[in-house]
Amino acid sequence: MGLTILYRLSIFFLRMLSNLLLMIIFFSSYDYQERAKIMMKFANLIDENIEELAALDAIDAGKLYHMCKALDIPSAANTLRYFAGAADKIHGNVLKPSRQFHAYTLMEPIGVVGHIIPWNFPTSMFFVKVSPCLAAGCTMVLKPAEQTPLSALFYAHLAKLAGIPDGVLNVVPGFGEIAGAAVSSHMDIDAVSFTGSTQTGRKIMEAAAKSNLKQVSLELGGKSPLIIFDDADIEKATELALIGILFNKGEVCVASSRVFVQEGIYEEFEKKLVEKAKAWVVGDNFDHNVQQGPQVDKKQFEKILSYIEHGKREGATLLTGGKTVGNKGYFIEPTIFSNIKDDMLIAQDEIFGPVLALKKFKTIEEAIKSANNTRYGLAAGIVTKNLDIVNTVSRSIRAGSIWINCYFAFEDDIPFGGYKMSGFGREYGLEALHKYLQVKSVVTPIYNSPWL
Ligand SMILES: NC(=O)C1=CN([C@@H]2O[C@H](COP(=O)(O)OP(=O)(O)OC[C@H]3O[C@@H](n4cnc5c(N)ncnc54)[C@H](OP(=O)(O)O)[C@@H]3O)[C@@H](O)[C@H]2O)C=CC1
Ligand SMILES: CCCCCC/C=C/C(=O)O
Repeated sequence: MGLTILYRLSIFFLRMLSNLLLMIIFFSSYDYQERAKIMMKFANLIDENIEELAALDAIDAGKLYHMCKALDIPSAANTLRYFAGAADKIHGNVLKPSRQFHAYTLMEPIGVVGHIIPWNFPTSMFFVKVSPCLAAGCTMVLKPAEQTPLSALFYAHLAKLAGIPDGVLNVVPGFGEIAGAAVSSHMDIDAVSFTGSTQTGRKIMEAAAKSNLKQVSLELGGKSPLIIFDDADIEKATELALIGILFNKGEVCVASSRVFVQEGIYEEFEKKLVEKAKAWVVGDNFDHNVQQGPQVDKKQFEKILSYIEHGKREGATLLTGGKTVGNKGYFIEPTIFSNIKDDMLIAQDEIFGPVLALKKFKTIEEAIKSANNTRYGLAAGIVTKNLDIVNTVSRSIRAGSIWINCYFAFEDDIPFGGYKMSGFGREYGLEALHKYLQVKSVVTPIYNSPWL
């Protein structure tokens, strides 16, 4: 049975890919402004369907409906608009003149792209991949996560209404080990862009290496530190720390899952943080007063609970939370552990849930050392008014984003991606566009130059 499905899928992919190769020529030869116009129309169609789209992501992923409506969906439409603006600004360079040659570069679409995305931000992940890829003139196959295929299918429908030619943007739901693996190992896919776990990222890189050496970009896990210094405004710092870990029920690759607080304000900070965590409202994700919905599925729910048990066994102090909420659905209390040691499992592994590891520190050197004591390097936050501390810490932490006196500061024009085992390649900004382009050098000999 499994083999039959695999066989049918591969035939389906083969047929689709030969069409896709033709489509690249078609879509990339579209007038740039025409391509941008279609992308703008696509963005407007998203705005017209915000409520339905927000409901689909809320149902599929347990995300807060009002947050999807206010943030995820409209900001994805804006990501499309940002890259639509870039579509007619793609150009190569004239190279420095030499006596023998005139040369210039062309920026060409990389070809057929495979996008494999996770379930925690079904809409943001869709458009963070698709928008620069469309602007670059590529064709693509996108595989949504098995938990969250609904909004992706709706977006494929809107893409058609917007005028994106058939075959340019293909959404293929399916299991990772079948549909995802088919994308990463396919000989006719030129690049794969992945967001998800480090473990799956490794498999994708292996499949790319074993097939056609397709270009790979990976946005993987994290264990991001938030470092709060003695001069911080404690009220604001506790709010930042709480949002940093509880936003989207902690199912965020950049969640501030390790919080380091300097000893002068530690006691007061801890007290305030625990009070706020206890007041945090967990429940029905369609209720406007609720701040945290259910975890995405049983597997993720059980994974988080098992890390909480680990934390207790490892000797960390459970300050608050640690239990499920109600006896129906996958709800977990905001959970804070203190007395953390850097090598504890709950300080090293990505839990992807509402579980925070809190640690006191004395000196800036100690904070930097602890913050860097991780195999990940996606993001970090610093809270202080001292510019010297900001400059030292932001240059000392090995992570792709450093947020000073803020957190989750995502913008369409700010590149985002990992150091170390958090992956490589950048989303957002013009860096993202360049993932989907390749450089061709064109060289002409100069025979009759007066300068020779
Ligand atoms: N960086 C991030 O934003 C994310 C990190 N994670 C981390 O990963 C953990 C596990 O979550 P999980 O959903 O299993 O994450 P995965 O990395 O397995 O899933 C992400 C995507 O990869 C697909 N996939 C799975 N196996 C393969 C494969 N062999 N080849 C190609 N694609 C594949 C999945 O398909 P499908 O699910 O449809 O089978 C999904 O579309 C989480 O607890 C969290 O720690 C998870 C999601 C996002
Ligand atoms: C509404 C914008 C949110 C962007 C979230 C980026 C998160 C990435 C991840 O968790 O993989």
